[in-house]
Amino acid sequence: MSDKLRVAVLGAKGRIGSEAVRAVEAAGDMELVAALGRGDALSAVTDGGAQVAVELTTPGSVMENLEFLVGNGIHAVVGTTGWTDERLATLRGWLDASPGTGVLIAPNFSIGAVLTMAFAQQAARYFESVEVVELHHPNKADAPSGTATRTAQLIAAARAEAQLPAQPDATATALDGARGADVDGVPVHAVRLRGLLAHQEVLLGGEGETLTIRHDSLHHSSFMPGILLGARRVGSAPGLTFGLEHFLDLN
Ligand SMILES: NC(=O)c1ccc[n+]([C@@H]2O[C@H](COP(=O)([O-])OP(=O)(O)OC[C@H]3O[C@@H](n4cnc5c(N)ncnc54)[C@H](O)[C@@H]3O)[C@@H](O)[C@H]2O)c1
Ligand SMILES: O=C(O)C1=N[C@H](C(=O)O)CCC1
Repeated sequence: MSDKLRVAVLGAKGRIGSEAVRAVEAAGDMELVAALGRGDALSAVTDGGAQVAVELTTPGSVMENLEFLVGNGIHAVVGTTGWTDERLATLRGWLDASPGTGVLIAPNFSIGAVLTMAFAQQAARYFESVEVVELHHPNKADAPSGTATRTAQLIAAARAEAQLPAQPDATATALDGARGADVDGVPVHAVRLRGLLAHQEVLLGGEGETLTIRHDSLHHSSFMPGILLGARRVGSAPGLTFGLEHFLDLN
């Protein structure tokens, strides 16, 4: 058997999964041992001797896949969205029963998006107002995006730590949805537009000034370095890691 890292891709025919298949095949230190589409038996992952699985399916499939992977001691790098506190608690339970197994969940694998989240978290304490606008291709199934949800949660935590009051907003009447989704007190607006891939703006406002932090993923290739980094590192990080920033030296 070669000393290359044996990698499986789940969701291999999807938009990001097909790009991940190509990236793993092109990586000199990795061997693609399984590429699963919907309906394919998970046993292909164990039969292929995968050490790491890259999970890029749908919120409806990800839990079943992770139960199998973690139960078989296969590390997982997860980009699929739809994470709730309840789902994370279930996953932690599986990991507790499978010591040594690592799972990385990354709301976004692109370095620019990871930095956007870090910058937004850093800036949040200095501004009275903050809203998040995420813009994606119209084939996206979930809204708001996992990245925007995570960004808003990080902003809310920073505001709470700085003991900022609730945001100013005199809106007295509004059409449903006009003020976006409320994620921990941060309005999040989702745009779906043909021609786009994955984009996000964090708008911050204070007395007499605004700050806009914007990131654009223009191609699925933007996610590949993060996925490959995650695959290389996840085996040395037992338990659950949430966010690619934990595998980067952002200081
Ligand atoms: N974290 C990131 O950086 C990042 C980037 C892009 C997309 N995503 C997320 O990845 C997920 C997939 O996005 P997409 O645009 O590729 O969607 P997509 O619909 O193009 O691809 C999903 C694929 O998974 C397949 N699938 C469903 N259940 C499966 C199963 N049990 N086993 C194997 N394959 C299965 C589907 O048939 C489909 O081909 C979404 O949740 C999306 O938000 C994350
Ligand atoms: O295209 C998608 O779908 C994306 N999903 C992730 C999210 O929901 O944040 C990451 C960006 C692309």
